[in-house]
Amino acid sequence: MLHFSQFEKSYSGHQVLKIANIKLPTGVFWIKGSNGSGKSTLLKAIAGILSFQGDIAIGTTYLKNHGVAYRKLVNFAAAEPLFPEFLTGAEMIGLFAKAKGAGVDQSQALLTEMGMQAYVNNHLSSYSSGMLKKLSLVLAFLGKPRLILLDEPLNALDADSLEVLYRWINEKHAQEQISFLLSSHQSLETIKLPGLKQINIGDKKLSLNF
Ligand SMILES: Nc1ncnc2c1ncn2[C@@H]1O[C@H](COP(=O)(O)OP(=O)(O)OP(=O)(O)O)[C@@H](O)[C@H]1O
Repeated sequence: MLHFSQFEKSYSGHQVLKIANIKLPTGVFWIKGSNGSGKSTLLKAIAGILSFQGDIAIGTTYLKNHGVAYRKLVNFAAAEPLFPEFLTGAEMIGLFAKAKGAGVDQSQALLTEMGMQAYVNNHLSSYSSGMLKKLSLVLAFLGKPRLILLDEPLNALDADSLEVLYRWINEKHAQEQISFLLSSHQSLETIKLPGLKQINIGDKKLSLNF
């Protein structure tokens, strides 16, 4: 599903990650690693929002050669999402839905299930960190991606929203074979994510524990 080919990422000449050649199968993966090990860097590179050396492919679609097609296959939710404060939640969802080819029905279902109806038309300047997190998760599920990247998805989420998130991941994976990479410091509830596979980041490398 995801292929790293001679992948290397450095900041100002300081190498953070080096992945020579790894192919990940379809699945739900938990990326574990200590602070500063490179989890966010890895997810941002896969999302196509960070430069790097080498290449990454989803299936046979390579990021460097087919950037537009590749980015349609991958959705990303940042650990601490930042959005333009003058827009409303509904406007953000509308923008992303258009870019990702999502219908009104899908947008409406996602924001309803995430319990955002009461404030979706308010400006983002008024959103709490949990409300912003919920919006970022709704955006990450829009369209028909093959891969969804969620950086610290549990941060700031209340218990009810967490249940919704676990259900969405399980349903999307089972029904549409969408793969997930989740980075989390907190323990993911493996009982609620059956089949969760672990990937460790350390020493600039990935080790697959499955
Ligand atoms: N923009 C940047 N400029 C320079 N160095 C950076 C930058 N972003 C990250 N780094 C460095 O890259 C390394 C990996 O950082 P990254 O944020 O990917 O780690 P992380 O595993 O997500 O950390 P955490 O668990 O603390 O969120 C760290 O050493 C960090 O200092």
